[in-house]
Amino acid sequence: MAKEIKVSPSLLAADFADLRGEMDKINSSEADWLHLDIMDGVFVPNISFGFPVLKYVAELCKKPLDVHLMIVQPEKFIREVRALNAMMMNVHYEACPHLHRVVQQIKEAGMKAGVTLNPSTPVSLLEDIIEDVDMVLLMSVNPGFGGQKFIPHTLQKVRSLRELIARKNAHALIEVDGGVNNNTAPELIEAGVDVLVAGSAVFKAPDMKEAIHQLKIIKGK
Ligand SMILES: O=C(CO)[C@H](O)[C@H](O)COP(=O)(O)O
Repeated sequence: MAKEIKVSPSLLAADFADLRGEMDKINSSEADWLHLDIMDGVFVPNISFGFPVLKYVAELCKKPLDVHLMIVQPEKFIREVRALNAMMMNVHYEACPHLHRVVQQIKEAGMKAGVTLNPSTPVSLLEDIIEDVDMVLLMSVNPGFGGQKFIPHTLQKVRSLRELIARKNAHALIEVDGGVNNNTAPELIEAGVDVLVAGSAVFKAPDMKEAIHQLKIIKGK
């Protein structure tokens, strides 16, 4: 039987003037999680939303929260992310010189720990941390903005990561974020992805619930 692919719509592409309406649609959809991108204007050249807005979203959203911090020193905000009742906290490999410590701190706070790689960061750098993480988030665009074009080299990274996880007998999920849509998803699924993050393809679609349904039923190529 084909494995079930999780879909985590990215709030970055939502209509911020109608967050209640957007969350109503997400809650009644087949979305598995909600992906929240926090940006600081330092680690990435953009600023998204902060904790006061996310507190409101967390109150409205009934799906598990998949939080992605595109910020320097993400360990400073573990408590704030936990206060959102987040399920997963993703930090960037490139932002954490003491990554093992940060992963442990996230778990001790009661959340699952995800490590994110920018497009130019090789999967091989996860050799000594893969057994400790619950998820690896591969960025398939340079982080900071929604609506960008999928970087095809991500497919090779998904395959390499799948091999690393198998070789180490690890349990980490593989999530991909950036330019994910009905055209790019089949090859990602074939390569071994577990979780698809989609912003524009979901929130800008004429029928959001149908767009999520379509991503859920895509099969590998
Ligand atoms: O992390 C992100 C940007 O840094 C977004 O989640 C990602 O780009 C999704 O947007 P889209 O599906 O529109 O490409």
